[in-house]
Amino acid sequence: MFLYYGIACKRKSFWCYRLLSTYVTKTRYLFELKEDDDACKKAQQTGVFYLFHGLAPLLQTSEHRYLVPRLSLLELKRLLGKFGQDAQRIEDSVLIGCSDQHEAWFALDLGLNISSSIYASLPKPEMETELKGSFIELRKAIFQLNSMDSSLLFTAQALLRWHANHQFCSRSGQPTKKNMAGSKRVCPSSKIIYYPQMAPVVITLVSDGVRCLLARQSSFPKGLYSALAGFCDIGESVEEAVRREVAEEVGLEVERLEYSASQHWPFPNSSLMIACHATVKPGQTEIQVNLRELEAAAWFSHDEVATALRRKGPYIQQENETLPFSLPPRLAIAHQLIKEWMERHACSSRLA
Ligand SMILES: NC(=O)c1ccc[n+]([C@@H]2O[C@H](COP(=O)([O-])OP(=O)(O)OC[C@H]3O[C@@H](n4cnc5c(N)ncnc54)[C@H](O)[C@@H]3O)[C@@H](O)[C@H]2O)c1
Ligand SMILES: [Mg+2]
Repeated sequence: MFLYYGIACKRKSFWCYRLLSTYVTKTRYLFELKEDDDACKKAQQTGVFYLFHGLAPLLQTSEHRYLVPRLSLLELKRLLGKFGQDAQRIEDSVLIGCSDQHEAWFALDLGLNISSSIYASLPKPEMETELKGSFIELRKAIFQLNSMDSSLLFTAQALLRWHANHQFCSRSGQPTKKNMAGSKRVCPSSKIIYYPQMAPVVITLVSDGVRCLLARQSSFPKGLYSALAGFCDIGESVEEAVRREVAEEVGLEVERLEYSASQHWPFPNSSLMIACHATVKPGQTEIQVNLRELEAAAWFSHDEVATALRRKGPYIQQENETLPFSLPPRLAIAHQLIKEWMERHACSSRLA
């Protein structure tokens, strides 16, 4: 779908209107809202608001799934009024996206106790009754959300958390001020501009050509194995981080490296997960687990992984049965990496 965007561009000696896609007009609109406080405030008039309480999103249950309710500006003003709060509080909301029709989406946390804020946290049980929903921890809700909702809520939570934790300037110690969209904070005293941060993390599925290497940390749910992950060190390239993390965690050297995809991951803080496939040097497959980082690591065959992928839901251990391993949920990029490896393996087996 294409729309005419209201900007003329100069081409050769005459002005012409360029045909811009819905996607381009949408990104330009969001850019404008981030840059222009008045435009953003105007967008709130026709926008919708996702509510949070202490970083937990408001959800409603519908047949084993969660629905994510949204409030109009009028509904939000009414709610605040009911709890004796000023509509000014709406300015604490952050912009998290917009529809193709330019309906702006905002997120607002009414349950944060922030020392620099003049607003008190609103009572959770009373709000839940009023809103006919519950504020549920995102980690617990992810399996019952569709991928679009979870991605939007991940962004909202990450941005709200960043604002809650960056209320003061680290140079002057003065309170910082958020712009209307919440895309930055500025210190009026030092003039430093703070932008939301995320930490780059490499996640690598190591293969020896036939098997893939999976590992677990003691904090993982029982039986769960995942690809190797690690935060990038300052000054490192993605390639260097992958090589170091694999060496550090399992004592192996990788040689072939291939980028697969990336994902924003909000737990425990915002990370940019950069997913890669890598192959170990031929004949060098002996794992030496770094027990300070991992509980266990092992090579898994195509058949073992296929069985784990077929298993639906959390595995419940039967009496006298050894606990089989399970894989990360579909939503996690680790799951996608493993599936991709399986598909490639199946493809190369067919060709052989
Ligand atoms: N989405 C997915 O599929 C998926 C899968 C696996 C791991 N992860 C995420 O990847 C992240 C990193 O994995 P890991 O725990 O194995 O990393 P890791 O192997 O680097 O070990 C974590 C340790 O690194 C140090 N560290 C360095 N920089 C850090 C930073 N910016 N923030 C926090 N700690 C830092 C800390 O000492 C921490 O204990 C985790 O947060 C995890 O949630 C996501
Ligand atoms: Mg790690």
